[in-house]
Amino acid sequence: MFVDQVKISVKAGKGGDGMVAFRREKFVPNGGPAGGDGGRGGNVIFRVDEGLRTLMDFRYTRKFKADNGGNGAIKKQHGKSATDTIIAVPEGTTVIDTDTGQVLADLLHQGDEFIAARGGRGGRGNTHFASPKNPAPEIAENGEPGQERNIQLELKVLADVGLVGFPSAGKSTLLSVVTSAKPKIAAYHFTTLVPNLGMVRLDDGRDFVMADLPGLIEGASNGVGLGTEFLRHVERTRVILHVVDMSGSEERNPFDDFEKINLELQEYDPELLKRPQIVVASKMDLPGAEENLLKFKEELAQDHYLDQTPEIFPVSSVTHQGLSPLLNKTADLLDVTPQFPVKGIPDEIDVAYDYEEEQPFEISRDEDGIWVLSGRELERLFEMTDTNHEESLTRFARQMRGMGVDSALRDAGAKNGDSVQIGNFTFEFLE
Ligand SMILES: Nc1nc2c(ncn2[C@@H]2O[C@H](COP(=O)(O)OP(=O)(O)OP(=O)(O)O)[C@@H](O)[C@H]2O)c(=O)[nH]1
Ligand SMILES: [Mg+2]
Repeated sequence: MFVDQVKISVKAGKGGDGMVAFRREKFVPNGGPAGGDGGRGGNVIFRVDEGLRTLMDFRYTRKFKADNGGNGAIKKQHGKSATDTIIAVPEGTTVIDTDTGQVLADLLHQGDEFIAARGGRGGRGNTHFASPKNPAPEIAENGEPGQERNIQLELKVLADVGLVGFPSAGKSTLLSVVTSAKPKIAAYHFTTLVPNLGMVRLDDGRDFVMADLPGLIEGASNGVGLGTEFLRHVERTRVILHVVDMSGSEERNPFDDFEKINLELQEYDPELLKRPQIVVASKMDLPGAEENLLKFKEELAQDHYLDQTPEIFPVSSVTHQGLSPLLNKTADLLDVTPQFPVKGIPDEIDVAYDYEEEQPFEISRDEDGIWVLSGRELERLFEMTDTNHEESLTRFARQMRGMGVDSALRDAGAKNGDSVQIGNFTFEFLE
């Protein structure tokens, strides 16, 4: 289960102003007051639409406004009340006031509504202010302003489809080209630390939620790397897309990658191998891919440990080759695969990582002149590193370089041989 979340702002319409006007009739020199009232400003309302599944639609529209009420007019004409702005949200959406953190509403069922911002009341026209003392008042009220609020919407989502595969197999890239999600993509391993979600929409109207999961590695089922944490996510997806990098030279054997990942899935839960699985042969635009794919097919044909032999879909996220057949087949499988019952709300919930808001790392210098690295992403990478193993440390060093730590340290003034600390681990900076 993932939390899909968006921050938006809502602004209701202002009430229309009341009017100052007087009757003007033939032969009546000083007619009484006749200014109409202003109309009510529009509300901004959230309403559940069961056709929606995620909050993806909010990624690009973040400001919602309702219209202002009409002003009052002469001859006691009242201004028009503005129509409300209705914002459709999926079932299960929680509405939170961003500034106070207060939960304002839980919108659970089709048609449930919540007024997120109330429209301003219209101002009264001068007819309301006439009195025996002042039969011709020159005053009217202005309309009240509409309410404004910063809102956070949260939705717990189950992904229908999970992308699994080795680090750097191209999972996030695939997600980014078939959905509007913007996961972080990079040429170093473990770019993805928490799942990203996207909504795939097919031309025939079918849609499904796809999750890009962090790269699996050997030993994951025993907790190595981010291990069991993301296998837990796979458990909740109905169809597994197994992304296998087909690119590269003779030494690489994509089938090995494929088997290792399946082994990890099996060790974690043998049921996982019974789940519908499709092989996504990725990076088909790169050299070596065609030959590797042929070899892969031969080896797969000889292998029988999977319940069914998975279908292979060769794709390239760069040329978009093969993407439509893959997505259509995935939707077909989902059509015939039952939804898993959600057994209670799991205690741990991952919050989708907002890369735009979060710096991957920060550098500071303590009083002893030691450079201190911090930041959630870097710390999580470090958690996966076994500092007693050179190979693991080398990998971490490579990942840090990929993140730009080296150049950032240099820019900050670090010199060859300076001490750098992350967590309680200290190492030497080498240019
Ligand atoms: N030429 C080519 N490169 C690709 C393709 N798909 C992904 N890549 C590259 O492969 C690298 C890794 O891609 P990601 O999508 O970040 O891989 P990932 O599987 O999400 O990796 P982790 O999150 O680390 O597990 C990036 O440099 C991508 O640009 C493809 O179809 N063709
Ligand atoms: Mg990734």
